[in-house]
Amino acid sequence: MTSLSLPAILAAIQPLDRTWIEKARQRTAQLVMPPRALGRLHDIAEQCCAIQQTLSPSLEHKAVVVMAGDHGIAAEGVSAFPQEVTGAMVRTFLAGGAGINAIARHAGARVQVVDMGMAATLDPQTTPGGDQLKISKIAPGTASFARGPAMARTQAEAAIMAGFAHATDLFDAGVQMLGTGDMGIANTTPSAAIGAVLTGCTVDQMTGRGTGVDDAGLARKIAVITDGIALNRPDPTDGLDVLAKVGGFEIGGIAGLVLAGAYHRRAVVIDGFISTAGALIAHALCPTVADYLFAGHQSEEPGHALMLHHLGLAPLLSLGMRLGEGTGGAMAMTIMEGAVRVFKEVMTFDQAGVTAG
Ligand SMILES: Cc1cc2ncn([C@H]3O[C@H](COP(=O)(O)O)[C@@H](O)[C@H]3O)c2cc1C
Ligand SMILES: O=C(O)c1cccnc1
Repeated sequence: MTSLSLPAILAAIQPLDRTWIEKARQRTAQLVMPPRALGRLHDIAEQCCAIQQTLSPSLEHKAVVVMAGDHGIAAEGVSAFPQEVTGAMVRTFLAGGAGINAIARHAGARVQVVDMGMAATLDPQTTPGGDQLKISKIAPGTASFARGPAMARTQAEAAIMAGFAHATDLFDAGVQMLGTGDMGIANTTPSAAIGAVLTGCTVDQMTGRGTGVDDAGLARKIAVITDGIALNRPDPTDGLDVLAKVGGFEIGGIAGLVLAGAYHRRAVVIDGFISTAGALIAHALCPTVADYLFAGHQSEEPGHALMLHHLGLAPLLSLGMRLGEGTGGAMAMTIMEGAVRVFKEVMTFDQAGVTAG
């Protein structure tokens, strides 16, 4: 665990040194191809040069952290699935059989799962695959924000600090690129609440069907979020207040992963709607985190585009995905790694003996 305080972390985060972008652009200009012919792949590689402060960046060592938590708000009938699915899916992640496991294997990323506050309790010692399960259980699920704050402010801070510590351990172990993932039945509801509060968009614009609620379920979800915001009055200038009042433990954990990427100068690839809600909390605490972030994909959840716009991020992929778990971020890691390989491996005009234009 880290001895740093959250204010110390926020104060230490530095924006990218733009001189590295300039140096990297000079190298890109020498690659044996028409100017910037690989489009955004060049931008990605140059941003990675600036993040790692080198013209030889590496994204070979990759990990996805799937943050898991349950939600009191699930009792309001805002999800198409029951709460037990959270724990059952965490077992599936550990067994290697979920969507994220297949995509992470394809991307060459390890998958770590953190119990940030599930209703169920899994013992790492006795659960198959439990060596990849970490326990930072803040509480066995949040309180319902239909009745009061989802959690105490101290719990919100503890969730962020736990995420920061897990990411720090992975970076210390050599991870060069971190993907964020989530599991928690009903978590598109707090994510939409966070999105509405922090982007200023309406709850109607921000709220989608999640796992697939019907029209009545969607109307109920919008009403629950609208009433929950009116009851709790989260302060949009205070990311911790927003997380505490309408957030979730796994969303706080994701915010901690995002802060850790910026603090340790490592690329973080966020996934869909829930991961981006976590990034919004981190961004509210420290807008500079956006320099270190990559948006893995554009989720089908309609509010996701509004969240990404607020963060100033353009998604790498748009594949009609709406799963979460870190799947879109893990798939995008393959693009990121390819971009860096182009930067390092393509010959210059001089080396190839090709006449420059
Ligand atoms: C089997 C299954 C696997 C999942 N993996 C991710 N989610 C995703 O769906 C949930 C959010 O949607 P909502 O707010 O509608 O409950 C989260 O757990 C998210 O990670 C899943 C959901 C299910 C049912
Ligand atoms: O975009 C996501 O991450 C998402 C969308 C719906 C349900 N679960 C996750």
